[in-house]
Amino acid sequence: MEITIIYGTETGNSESLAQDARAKLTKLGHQAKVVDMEGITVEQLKNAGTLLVITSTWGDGEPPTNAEALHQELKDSSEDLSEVSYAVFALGDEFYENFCQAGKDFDSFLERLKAQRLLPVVLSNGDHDDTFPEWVDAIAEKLS
Ligand SMILES: Cc1cc2nc3c(=O)[nH]c(=O)nc-3n(C[C@H](O)[C@H](O)[C@H](O)COP(=O)(O)O)c2cc1C
Repeated sequence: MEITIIYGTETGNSESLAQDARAKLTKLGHQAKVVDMEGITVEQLKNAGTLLVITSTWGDGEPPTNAEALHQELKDSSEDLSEVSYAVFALGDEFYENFCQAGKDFDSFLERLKAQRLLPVVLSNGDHDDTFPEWVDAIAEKLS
């Protein structure tokens, strides 16, 4: 089944990691696509199958601008997402009080809507050189 990788970004880090994940998962024989969170609706997520969420946190624990609408819609939603399997990779910086809050929010919103969590949310500080490849490997392992 195709993997949908959605990203929330302010300065491009999450988007770049999303592209890396797509390249690696494709190499491993999966079908994967990268989609900007902007313009995605909860209704569309219902058919996502396997959903990977990669998002930074901005402002004071806020989602990035392109993730705001989906963040709000998921928060308010009562859709049943039990057909969706998901994992969240949260980019952030421990300097900030609300470390990785947007990623934590997406993880808990999806859980509340009964989506199946593949892996615990990863809260990644600053440089993601180790945490990100490990996360993609763990997902590939889960999907194999
Ligand atoms: C103005 C500003 C506000 C930020 N606020 C937070 C925050 O509240 N919590 C957090 O964990 N990280 C915060 N960060 C760190 C970003 O999440 C981090 O730099 C991330 O790598 C940005 O990724 P992006 O390019 O995908 O947006 C902030 C960074 C900036 C520049």
